[in-house]
Amino acid sequence: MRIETHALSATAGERTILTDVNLAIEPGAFTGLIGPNGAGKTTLLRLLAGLAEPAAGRVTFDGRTAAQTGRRALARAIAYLPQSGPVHWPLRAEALVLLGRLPHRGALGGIAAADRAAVERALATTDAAHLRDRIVGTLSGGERMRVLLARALATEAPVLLADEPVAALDPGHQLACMALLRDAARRGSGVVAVLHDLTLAARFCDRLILLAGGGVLADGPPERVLTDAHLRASYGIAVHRGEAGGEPFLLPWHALPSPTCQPETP
Ligand SMILES: Nc1ncnc2c1ncn2[C@@H]1O[C@H](COP(=O)(O)OP(=O)(O)OP(=O)(O)O)[C@@H](O)[C@H]1O
Repeated sequence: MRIETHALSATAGERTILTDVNLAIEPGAFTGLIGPNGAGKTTLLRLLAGLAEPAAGRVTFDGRTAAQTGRRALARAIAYLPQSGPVHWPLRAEALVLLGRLPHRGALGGIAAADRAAVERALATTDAAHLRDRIVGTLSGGERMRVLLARALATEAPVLLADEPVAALDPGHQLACMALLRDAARRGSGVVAVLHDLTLAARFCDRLILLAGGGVLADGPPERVLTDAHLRASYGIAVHRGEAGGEPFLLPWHALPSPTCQPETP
């Protein structure tokens, strides 16, 4: 499925969050959505998922609006992984992952073998099979995120929109998660992930969209987006750069002084 935004604007209360955003999310690419806190990444992701209405402009799904597409068809086409937060449902992890199959089941439909198989695949892929009998509310932050990712993967939707999927994960699981999102894109899915780790974004993503100042500051391959000028203008940082095995890395090194954040004088 191709998701497009057309002159999209978003507001929260009286505030304008995003203005005139024109993007296309294509199948077969892993896109990182980056930008400073409050730039509007979650806001944009929810709009791309058809979970919120724009203040102005349109979002289309293979050329049709969310209403024309229908809620059920959208739920089958787009898996949405929300930003991690507490989960209060007294559910076992396996039952939570099974909820990812709901869009495939009729109102009175039972659990088919295909549903069980999708749940098993998702639990194995996210290294969460051993957590299946745990009550979700008792899981650690990283374990919970892997179970929630498994729920999104169990949907087997052609589009996966993930809000900070690696934020709570340890380094090993971060790398595994980024690799599985990239593999999903290689198999034809359209994958968008909100990310704060710029090295993971540079290494694994095909494309980065940098939100700052109420819109898209840069959009393209990582090397064209993660320039010193863009990082200074968006995050107010200077970075150290390097290369390992032919792949780039960058470390946020200095917060640059700004009129509201001056370094202390001795
Ligand atoms: N319901 C709301 N009422 C008021 N302001 C809101 C509301 N929802 C979001 N905002 C504001 O909109 C802006 C964008 O929020 P959003 O969650 O999209 O940012 P983000 O880029 O995902 O940030 P972060 O990196 O911190 O997760 C923020 O300044 C936030 O405070």
